[in-house]
Amino acid sequence: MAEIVTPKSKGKVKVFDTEEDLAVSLAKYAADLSNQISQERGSFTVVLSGGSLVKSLRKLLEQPYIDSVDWSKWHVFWVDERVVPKDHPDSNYLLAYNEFLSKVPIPTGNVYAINDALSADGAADDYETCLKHLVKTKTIDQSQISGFPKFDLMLMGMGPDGHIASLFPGHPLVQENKKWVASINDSPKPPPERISFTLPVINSSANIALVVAGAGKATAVHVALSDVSNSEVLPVQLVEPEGELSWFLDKGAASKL
Ligand SMILES: O=C1O[C@H](COP(=O)(O)O)[C@@H](O)[C@H](O)[C@H]1O
Repeated sequence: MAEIVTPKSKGKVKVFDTEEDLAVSLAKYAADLSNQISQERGSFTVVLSGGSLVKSLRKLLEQPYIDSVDWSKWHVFWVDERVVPKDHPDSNYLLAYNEFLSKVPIPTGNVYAINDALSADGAADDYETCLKHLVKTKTIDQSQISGFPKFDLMLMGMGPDGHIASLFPGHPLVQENKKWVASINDSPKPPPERISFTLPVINSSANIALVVAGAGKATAVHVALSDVSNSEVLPVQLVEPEGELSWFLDKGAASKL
């Protein structure tokens, strides 16, 4: 593993020889935060993306973590979700359930999937209402700086175009700065109807891990982590959390650094 030195705002960058090594380190990182924060706060709020990130969590399902992590403290959310039924192959919930959630003893009441009976607008409003309730009851922390919810850990992937969550390059949703959760009906990546946490919510996080593997994402990684000026700012370049940003890259993703 190599660490790349970047300006502080760009976060800590770890580069692994293989995605397997990346997954091992990611599990330790998440388990350490879980132990520390669960003890401090009595709960641990974790936000997942969809896509390739979910597979990279597989080492948490093995020893020592499967037994050492206090899964009862986990509260799980989605940084974005496709507006499809929960049993649809495009559902980020279904992916996480099949690959991860069905294999760990997180109480079902602590898993906050979107209401799949609603339209995209309705589902975004409903999810935001749910978050507001959980901030009120102090399950989710609140940023003293921004007033937005402050999640303990966001585990996020990035698309080859530099999108994060369902915030796509050049899309007006990237500019949304009032809503906590917003809908999108014209996602350039299918399916078109989705909901997404907004950038201020993402950036209020205590910890963000950006998990990126594969040479197909090397250009966006290069743009995000170097000082090249590009005409269009990629959503991933706007990730600057209140807390810590950590990049987990494999060699392919880091090949243009
Ligand atoms: O559509 C989405 O894509 C991104 C990136 O996915 P990946 O498979 O290229 O890692 C994902 O982070 C997001 O949650 C998802 O809805």
